[in-house]
Parts: sequence; C-alpha cells; structure tokens
Amino acid sequence: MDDPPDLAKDVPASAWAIHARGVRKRFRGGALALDGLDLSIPRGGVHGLLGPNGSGKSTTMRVLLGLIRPDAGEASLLGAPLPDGLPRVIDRVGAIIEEPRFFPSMTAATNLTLLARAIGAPRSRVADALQQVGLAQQSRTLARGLSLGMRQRLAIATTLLKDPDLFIFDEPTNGLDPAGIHAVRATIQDLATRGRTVVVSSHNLAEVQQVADTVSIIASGRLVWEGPVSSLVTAGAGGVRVRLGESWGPGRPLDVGVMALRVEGYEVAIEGEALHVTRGDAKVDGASVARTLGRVDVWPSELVQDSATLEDAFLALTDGAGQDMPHQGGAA
Ligand SMILES: Nc1ncnc2c1ncn2[C@@H]1O[C@H](COP(=O)(O)OP(=O)(O)OP(=O)(O)O)[C@@H](O)[C@H]1O
Repeated sequence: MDDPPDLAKDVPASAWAIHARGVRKRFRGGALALDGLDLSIPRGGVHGLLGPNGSGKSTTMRVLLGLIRPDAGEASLLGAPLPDGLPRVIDRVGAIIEEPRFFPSMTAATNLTLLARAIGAPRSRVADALQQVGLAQQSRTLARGLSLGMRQRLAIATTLLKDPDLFIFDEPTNGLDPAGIHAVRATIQDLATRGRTVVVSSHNLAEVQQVADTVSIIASGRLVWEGPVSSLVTAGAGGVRVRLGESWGPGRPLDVGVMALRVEGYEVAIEGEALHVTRGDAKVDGASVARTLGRVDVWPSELVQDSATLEDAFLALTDGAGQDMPHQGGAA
C-alpha cells in the first residue's frame, strides 16, 4: 500500500476546512481515544472520516466542535484556531452529532420554524431547507409520523437553516433502510455540488466509497491514511485475472502460459481455471499479458483488471481492526 500523500505539506491551515496536528484525548477512565491525530480536510466536496468502531471518529468530531477539550495538539476549523477561534466560525458550521429530538406532535415545518427562531435564522429558510433535503411534501407531516430516514433528513434540514459552509455529520446513515440511505446520500452530494464541505463519519465502507471525494482513515486514534478515495481504491489494484476457458485443457500443460509470463517478469498465481497476474506494485497491462500468452498459443477467454474496493484498502490499513479498541490504561 502506498504511503498517504502529504496533503498538508506547505499549505497554510486556513486553506483547509479542518486541520489538526497531534490531537490527543484520554478520557477519564483510561481510554486513549485520540493518540496524536492529524487531519487535513480540504475545502469543498465530501470527506469521509472512516474507522472501525471505537477508533475515535466521534471524539474527533466533538473536539472539532468544541464539545470536548483535547489534552494536547492543535486544530483549526475554517481557518480559525480552536478553541479560541470557534465563536468566529461556529455559525458557518452545521453539525449532527447525536440524534436530534423533535417535538413529536408538531409538523416538520413547525419544528424547523421554532428552531430557526431559537438560533436567529431567517424563517424564510425553512421551506428552502425542507426542499433541499427532499421533504417539501412532508412539511405538514407530524414529526412522529416521519420515518427514521425522514427524521434524519429533517435533522440535516436543521443544519441548513443558517446556510453553513461546513457540515459535520456523525454516522448520518446509521440505522436507515436503503431508501433512507439513498436519500441522505443524495442530500449530502447536493450540498457538495453547491460548493459546501461535508464531513461524514462512518464505519460503513461501501457508503463512504459511494459518497466521498476524499477520506481520512483512523485506527486507534491515529491517522493511517488520508487522500482521494480514487487513489485509495486503486492502490494495490494493479493485477489482471486471466480466464483461460477452452484454450486450457489436456495436452496444454498449465506451465506453458505460466512460464511465458514469468519469463516476462510477471508474478503468476494459479487460481482454479484462472491465473492472477501481478508485477509488484505496478499496474499490469492486460493487452501485454494477452500478447505474451498468445506467443505460446494460449488464448484467454477473459481478462479482467483487478479493482480493489475501499474495504480491501481499509482492512489492509487498519489490520482488520474492526474489533480492536484503542489503548487502555492510565489516568485521564
Ligand atoms: N465520554 C467518554 N468517556 C470515556 N470513554 C469514551 C468516551 N467517549 C468515547 N470513549 C472511548 O473512546 C474511544 C473512541 O470512541 P469514539 O466514540 O470516538 O469512537 P468511534 O470511532 O466514533 O466509534 P463508533 O464507530 O463505535 O461510534 C472508545 O474506546 C470509547 O469507548
């Protein structure tokens, strides 16, 4: 796996939506939730904060929003250093950290109107916010009559009342059915299309792969990889799988094709009726593989370029740490 590109190199903190260096947080009771976390989240687009359960995603978001004070390290939000600069920028940040509560016997629109009044946002934004999250039709539905997915979209609508530049959503699709996930994803993508920055935490890799432009992977409170999703999913994806079909069989020894490829410097693994052809970390060109095999009269029935999923990369980077917990011990 490639090292993470050093996105932060020579870039002033103000250029980032979120920037953090060496953030540490040990909770009373001993959990070291953040162990020198670095983050460089660019402005604009969707950024996935990804990590196994207990890796420190929620703690990171709480630190960034000033809800928890870190023990050490530096962080900035929209260029404002935390915690002192937070009041300057907090109105430009919309966040959902916990499941929001609504008045169950009031409509979606009334809930938003009350909130708009409480936070000093213009009432005129209520209809627009409902429209943006696809709840215009449900504006007169009582909150208790909304599905979980609709309530989550109403939660996103609350963050739109002030038209912020940066959104921070902790596990926004948690517990939603596929339709709800789709709707929330569409809302997030729409915000990014409008030039906003959306930071979404998740341990759902497929979800992040579909929605995020860039990703930070954290494990045990540390950054293990940061960069564009596209470079993460293509890292280590350079091989070619060759199906040999009918050209393979009695009288055609397996090693003819394998030998020809190895002589050309490829590594070859035999997987049933297929060969998996790699060349170190380099990307293997399928046409060259086909030519090499053709020279010894072996004709593949199918050639498929490997595509690593974010899940492959994630497991490799976190050592499959889905069950691991951060280091324990010591005092808060
Ligand atoms: N208030 C707290 N007091 C003590 N320990 C805490 C507290 N909040 C979090 N922790 C611990 O800190 C570590 C990181 O937790 P955190 O909630 O940030 O992880 P996470 O990546 O968001 O996990 P998940 O995906 O399960 O939500 C865990 O070991 C957790 O038990």
